[in-house]
Amino acid sequence: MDGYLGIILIVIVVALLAAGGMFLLFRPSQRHAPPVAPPEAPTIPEESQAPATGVIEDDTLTTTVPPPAKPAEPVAPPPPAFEIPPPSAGRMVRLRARLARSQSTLGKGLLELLSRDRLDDDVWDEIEDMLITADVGVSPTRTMVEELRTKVKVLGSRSHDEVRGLLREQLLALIGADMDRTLHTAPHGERPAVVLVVGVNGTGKTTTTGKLARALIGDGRKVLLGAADTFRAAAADQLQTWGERVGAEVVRKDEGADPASVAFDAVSKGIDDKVDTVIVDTAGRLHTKTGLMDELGKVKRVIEKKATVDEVLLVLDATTGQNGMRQAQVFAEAVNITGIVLTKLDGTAKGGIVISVQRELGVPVKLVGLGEGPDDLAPFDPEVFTDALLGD
Ligand SMILES: Nc1nc2c(ncn2[C@@H]2O[C@H](COP(=O)(O)OP(=O)(O)OP(=O)(O)O)[C@@H](O)[C@H]2O)c(=O)[nH]1
Repeated sequence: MDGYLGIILIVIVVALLAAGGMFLLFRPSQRHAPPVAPPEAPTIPEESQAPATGVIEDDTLTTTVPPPAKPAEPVAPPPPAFEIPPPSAGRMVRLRARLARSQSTLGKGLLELLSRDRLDDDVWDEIEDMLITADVGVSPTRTMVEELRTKVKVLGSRSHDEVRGLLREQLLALIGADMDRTLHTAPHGERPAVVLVVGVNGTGKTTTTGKLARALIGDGRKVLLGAADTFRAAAADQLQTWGERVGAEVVRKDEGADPASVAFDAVSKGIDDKVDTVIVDTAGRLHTKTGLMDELGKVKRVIEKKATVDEVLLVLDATTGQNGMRQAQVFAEAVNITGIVLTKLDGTAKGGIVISVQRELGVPVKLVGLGEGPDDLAPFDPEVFTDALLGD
């Protein structure tokens, strides 16, 4: 037994001595290692030298701050939740070039004819034809030609500026420079303003509802949209997309639901959510006049249980000419229209429709559509319109 213990002890001692020798032989030499320069502190731009967690900012300390493993990647600011549309003021001035492109043929043609040395009956007939072709309408055209004939006689000489001034004055009188074109969209105390958008499908009704919501939000309003065009599910989808882009909530129901119930729910929610303006997009099926009257009448009556309908905007496609005018009349008989939105003025030279539609319906053009872009809807400005017609 003692012999075994002795052997074990000897083995342990030998093992310890061997391990110690190995350590002395192979330990890393400290003395001869080249000096390691302390890592340079990274240069931090002054404005970003704010104390950060784990960094000691004290001149008296010589603590070496280890360099950051990797310079922080600049973090892009998160994208805004919604688009911020520009305000509606001055839009028509911004869109003037587009208006001039589509409309100035009429103005230039009239200026050329009126500047001729001899103004005989043939020239006056040409002027009349030109105005009728531009959809000014027969009766307004006659009035204008009569006025021009009288004024030209009084003028005697006809310089370019004089003729232009005369034409501008006549056009402005027909367009109605002093008509009230205010768009009533401001809330009444606790209750939102309600705008009903009506018109035949395809005229740009849903697009106009979306563009108007954008413009109002750009002006600082809180807007809610009612997708009462339940005839076509795509119309509600289209409206929802507009709403999502600018942060306007959309009240909608399944395809085929009662438009009046959508309008009612939209206005109720508008009141609960304290929005400023509720815009209701309606279906514009021209089935029968009585059918249309019943549908729009019901939508309006139901809204009026909760709020006042401030505007009934009729959307009219400027490219449809006399056909569009007939449709407009059917709508005017079905519901009390307070303003006209003339869309697609960028796609026709027949801007004279502004004059004829106002005459026929006795309602002012309040907004014009000048393109498919989201901000291509502008409050109608008679002076800008006339100047675009006449060119510079
Ligand atoms: N060039 C031009 N296109 C326009 C204008 N306004 C609307 N549009 C286009 O006209 C087409 C019809 O517009 P919508 O808003 O879908 O017409 P709608 O009357 O609501 O018709 P439904 O959706 O069928 O109810 C779309 O392609 C629009 O982009 C405009 O001012 N200028």
